[in-house]
Amino acid sequence: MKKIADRASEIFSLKQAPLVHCITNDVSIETVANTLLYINAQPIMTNDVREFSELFKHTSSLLLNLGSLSKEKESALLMAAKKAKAKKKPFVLDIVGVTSAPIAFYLSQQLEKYKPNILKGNVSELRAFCGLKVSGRGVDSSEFDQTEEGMEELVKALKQQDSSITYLATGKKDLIVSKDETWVMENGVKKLQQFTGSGDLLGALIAALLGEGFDNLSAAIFALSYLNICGEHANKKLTSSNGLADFRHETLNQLSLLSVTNDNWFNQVKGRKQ
Ligand SMILES: Nc1ncnc2c1ncn2[C@@H]1O[C@H](COP(=O)(O)OP(=O)(O)OP(=O)(O)O)[C@@H](O)[C@H]1O
Ligand SMILES: Cc1ncsc1CCO
Ligand SMILES: [Mg+2]
Repeated sequence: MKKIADRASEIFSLKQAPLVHCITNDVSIETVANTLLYINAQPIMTNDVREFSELFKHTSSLLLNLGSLSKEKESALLMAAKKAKAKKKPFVLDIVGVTSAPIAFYLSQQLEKYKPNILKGNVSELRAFCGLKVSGRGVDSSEFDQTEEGMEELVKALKQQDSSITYLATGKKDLIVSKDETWVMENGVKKLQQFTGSGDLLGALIAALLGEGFDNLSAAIFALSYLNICGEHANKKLTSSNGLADFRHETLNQLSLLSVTNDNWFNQVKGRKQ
């Protein structure tokens, strides 16, 4: 952890301004694009497959997010994953909605075959993905899926998945399961779950770090911890007159501020390797 901490102060803002091609949901698309700009990455949000060949010449990494799916988006996601694998571009797959949407669920299984670097979702989505019993509905996770036994069951199930992929399940505690290592991370505040798109923008942060050249596990740990510590700092700044919209705004502000005002932010990480 010490070696990682020494490097952490230098990560944000990104040095190489990676170009991140995002195919993402219509709900949080603007927040996702701005998140990338705030950390000195470059977003491009396009679903038009006619542009992909030209675009791929410059793309550093991709975010493929299954939220607000359509037939057209489904084709674009499949094409992008296929091209990413062929051209060896790193990508994040965010399996938004698989808890409740059978078409998204089937698509997530197809896209996994193209070997995303990171396959992420909230705890309920990852449980559904692994075929475990799920209480979550829609795009949000349920606390009933996050009991100690439930989390242990999920770790076991994730270890049975594709060992070339790093899996991230977000919630009160976050699980990161890769071939050799399992991490349980504990930063963040509940309010992060109470604005839409916090998971979507986390996917973009991870994709940006992959585009910058970080390995899968480091990209997942750095991005997750950075966002969650941004949330913690935002929460501390609120008074009783501030609502959730203020919290969201301040969390987004912190994305460009935290690494400047707290070059030791990584010392605030709470997490352990299992
Ligand atoms: N109860 C909680 N306590 C602390 N941190 C949390 C909590 N719930 C979520 N988080 C953090 O918020 C971020 C988003 O996780 P969440 O599970 O809410 O994603 P999501 O459901 O995919 O979000 P969305 O679909 O709205 O984009 C993660 O960094 C996670 O660690
Ligand atoms: C609310 C919602 N519906 C589809 S995508 C999305 C944003 C959370 O990922
Ligand atoms: Mg999500």
